Amino acid sequence: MENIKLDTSKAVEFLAAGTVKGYEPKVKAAQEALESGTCEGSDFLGWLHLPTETTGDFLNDVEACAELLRAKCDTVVVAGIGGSYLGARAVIEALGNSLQWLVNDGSKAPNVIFAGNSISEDYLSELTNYLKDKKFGVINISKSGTTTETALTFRLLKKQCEAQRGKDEAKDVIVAITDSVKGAARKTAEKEGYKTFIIPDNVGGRFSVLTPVGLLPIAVAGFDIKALVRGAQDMEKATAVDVPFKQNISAQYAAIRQALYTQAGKKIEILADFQPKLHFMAEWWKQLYGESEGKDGKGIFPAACDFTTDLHSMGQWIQQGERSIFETVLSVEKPNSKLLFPHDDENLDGLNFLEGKRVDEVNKMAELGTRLAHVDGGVPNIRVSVPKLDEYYLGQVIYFFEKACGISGLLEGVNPFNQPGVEAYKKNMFALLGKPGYEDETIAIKKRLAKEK
Ligand SMILES: O=P(O)(O)OC[C@H]1O[C@](O)(CO)[C@@H](O)[C@@H]1O
Repeated sequence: MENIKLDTSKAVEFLAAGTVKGYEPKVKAAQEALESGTCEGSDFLGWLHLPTETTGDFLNDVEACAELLRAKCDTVVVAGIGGSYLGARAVIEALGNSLQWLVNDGSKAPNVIFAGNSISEDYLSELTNYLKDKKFGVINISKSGTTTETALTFRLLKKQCEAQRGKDEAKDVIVAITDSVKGAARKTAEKEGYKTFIIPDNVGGRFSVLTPVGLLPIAVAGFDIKALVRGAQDMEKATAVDVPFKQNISAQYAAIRQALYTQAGKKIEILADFQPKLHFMAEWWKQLYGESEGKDGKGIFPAACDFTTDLHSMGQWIQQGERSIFETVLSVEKPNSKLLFPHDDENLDGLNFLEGKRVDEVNKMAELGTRLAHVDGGVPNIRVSVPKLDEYYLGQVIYFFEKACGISGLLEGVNPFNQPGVEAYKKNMFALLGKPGYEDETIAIKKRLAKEK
């Protein structure tokens, strides 16, 4: 099997000769610190060897649970937010039929719906209404068990599932994925007798897609989690500490993005895809890099665009706006389907010259044309090329980005594995809502708002 590839040739030209090579010793030190657990955030390094530590028995257990949900449900709602949902959604959307909602082919696969990732009354009302005549199950994913968005959604869905299917049947179609001991989600699961899976203590949310957090929903949607893990295992080996810098794509990617940030003033990285199916892969990537690197007043801002769609909205800015950006293109070499550009007798749009060409060939020329135009416009371009969209290569992509993220965060000089800043909005929200235990904060925030009036 070949591996995904990294092409940095159109980015190094924006840096002085030898700059990336100059990162080699720092990258090596970062990799060794990850391996030996001597870096900051070393309590959260469980993801590092997770692929090769994952056993066949464990995957069989996840698959058995998925089979049960597939047999008993026409719809499965995955409740989770941030790292507790983005990885699963990224893989399911990348591999699934884009119009799955509308497909009614009697296939066994239940529709997988994502919820618990907002506090929208309209969304939750629409969801609960939609589920009224569905035989639905729930995968409740929350490491802490107290995340407001997810807990609220789970309360609603648990009640509705029990009301529609009866408590006994509901307990067979509700699964909890949470931490091993603490937290409300585990207590509820134990009390109600739900099947549970553990999110290891040493794996943070944004690094958890290869734990049951991602694996169970992906298996429920009908995809091959063993191939996904195999891809990640191969990438774990391909990016190991003893793989030379020049051949180690995670090390190279980490080095070049830090070089562009610190030495070429490129403060924003746009992850661009040319496949709408990869939209959520980019969302997953945004959390991975944003939460890992955006702290201590530093960090590349991770943005994402779906091309060519966004070339017709953001293309102008990228081509001629402030020159503070670089682009990483996630490019898929071969499509899974075949469709030709059709002939039209009248040819009013003047596009008959494309007749008979694969649609993907046109897309590839759009990609190449965009690359050249953006480089000419002063936007360094990195290309990650993926042979095709399947479980195996997505497993590679996931681990490649995770490993590079760990290295890159350490190069930046931050703890890549915490996210203290996320608490600020929660603290204000709880103070405003008068949560018990937040009495002092409630008084302070009310005084502040009164002054601001
Ligand atoms: O799984 P939990 O505890 O509900 O947390 C969900 C998400 O919230 C965060 O803790 C903070 O936003 C993320 O890191 C995590 O992925």
